[in-house]
Amino acid sequence: MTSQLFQQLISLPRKSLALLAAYELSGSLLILAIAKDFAGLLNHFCQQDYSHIAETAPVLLALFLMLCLRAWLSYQQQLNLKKLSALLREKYRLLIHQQLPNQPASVRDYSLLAVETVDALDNLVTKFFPILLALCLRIPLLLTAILLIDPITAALFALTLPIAPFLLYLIGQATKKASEREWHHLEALTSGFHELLRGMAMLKLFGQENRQRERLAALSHAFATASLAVLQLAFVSSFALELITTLSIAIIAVSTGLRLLADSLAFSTAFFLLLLAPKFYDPLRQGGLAFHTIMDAHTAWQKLQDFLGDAGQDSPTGHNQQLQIPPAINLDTLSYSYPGTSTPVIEQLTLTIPADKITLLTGSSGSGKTTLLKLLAGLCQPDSGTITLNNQPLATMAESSRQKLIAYVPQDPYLFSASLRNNIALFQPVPDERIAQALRLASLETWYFSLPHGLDTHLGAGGLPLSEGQRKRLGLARALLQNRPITLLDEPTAGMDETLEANVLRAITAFSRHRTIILVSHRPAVKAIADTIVELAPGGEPA
Ligand SMILES: Nc1ncnc2c1ncn2[C@@H]1O[C@H](COP(=O)(O)OP(=O)(O)OP(=O)(O)O)[C@@H](O)[C@H]1O
Repeated sequence: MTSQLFQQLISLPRKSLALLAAYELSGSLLILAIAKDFAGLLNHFCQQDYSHIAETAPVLLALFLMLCLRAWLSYQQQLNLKKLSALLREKYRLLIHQQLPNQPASVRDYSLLAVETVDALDNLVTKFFPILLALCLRIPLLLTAILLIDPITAALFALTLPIAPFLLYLIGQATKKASEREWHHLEALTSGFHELLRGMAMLKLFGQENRQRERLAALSHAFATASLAVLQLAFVSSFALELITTLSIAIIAVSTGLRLLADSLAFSTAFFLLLLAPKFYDPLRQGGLAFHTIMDAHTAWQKLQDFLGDAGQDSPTGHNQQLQIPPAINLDTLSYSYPGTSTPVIEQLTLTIPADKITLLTGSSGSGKTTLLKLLAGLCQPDSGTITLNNQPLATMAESSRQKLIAYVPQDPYLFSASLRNNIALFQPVPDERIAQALRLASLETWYFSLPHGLDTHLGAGGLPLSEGQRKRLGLARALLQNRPITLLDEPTAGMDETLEANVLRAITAFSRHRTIILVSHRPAVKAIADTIVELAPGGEPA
């Protein structure tokens, strides 16, 4: 486990951590008290001293109460661990959420990370943490008590103790790779299943669904094989740990037995030591049992660290007070490649987009127009070069300032499973008249009037389906309502007939007054409204 992971665990709320440590310490003291009480009781019976049997009643009662208290402490500890686990997972989900616009990962990658990977962290808190506490608190406490009672047995405990962690370390080296392989196959399986679901209608149409089924079966088999390899290692690790701890307990038992026979150890002391032995090795045994789940959780944690990268760093907090509105946009030797690819989509692009004008980005398919819009919207970060609004670098601008400045409408605007009102206003409280006006400007008025539930009409999953052109105009209505000084529109009129396109372009032209508008399109009608035309060549350079 890396020191970073320990730091993460220690950074959990101090009060809960202190409570957990207190539960563990009290539990360990109770183990000592119960063992002492029980050894004394048995000593009493073994010496066949039945004359004062009534005297044992309070001892039995104390034993019963201590057992109850230990059960309660253990319950409280579990409860606290569950709360801490929920907190840690919530924190990671929040970090993933914050990273959403900055990482060009697919929805599928995000869902796997946000669900399975984050949930795997549960084992770090609920399984690894109590073992860690027991190793740090219980074992030293029991060892000190044993040392005070019988130094020879304490030496035996101390000598046998390092064997198990060393063994775990060796097994851990093998388990780490197997666990990583398992995660890799799980990712491939999730991705294959996602693809199958998305393309099922198309595959059925061409009668190819069986081929995909075979592919999925192969992925599933690979995942099962990888899981089996992890389970085999898990079996080996728990078997090895059981063996080591059982042998260690046997050594302690034989040693105390022999010394008991030689009369060099009192019966009650020997019995007390024997009662403590399984409790002493218990954290190691638990470590062996939970080893593969902990390694699995560790791999998940590393995956999250890789994904989040420097998400923990402070985000830019600059502001745009001196910014002239609407600003001109300057791109200086801008380069960008998608992660995992070597060819830059945008390479050394230097360009000025004038303020208060409509600029059209055009160029062959794949020349990087959409990518450039995403860079301007701050959805991707350039590999090198700068984007400045007047003279203020976009990269140093606080996210809230950037949000107030820029609106972006992608080629296929996303529909939320929500009312038409919330889909346009993006869940902000906006008067219905303004929403209706945005719908009118985006040429959706006739459609909107035909809806029996008006702005309350449910859209998105399970709601009213929209055509591609309607979705585009809905995206435009959103941008008109958001009313930002810089508005980026990707193919706003694709697939529309001439009349509809003319209406939409009229609305965009009216909206462009005192705004910097950047459009991506191949359509001649869009070219006609543009003040500046920039043609991108493959590699993102102006042609
Ligand atoms: N998420 C991604 N990961 C890797 N490569 C990508 C990704 N998105 C786009 N690309 C690649 O980047 C290049 C530019 O894509 P982009 O969508 O920016 O082009 P475009 O000019 O907008 O194309 P079109 O006119 O067809 O929409 C393409 O070669 C594409 O394959």
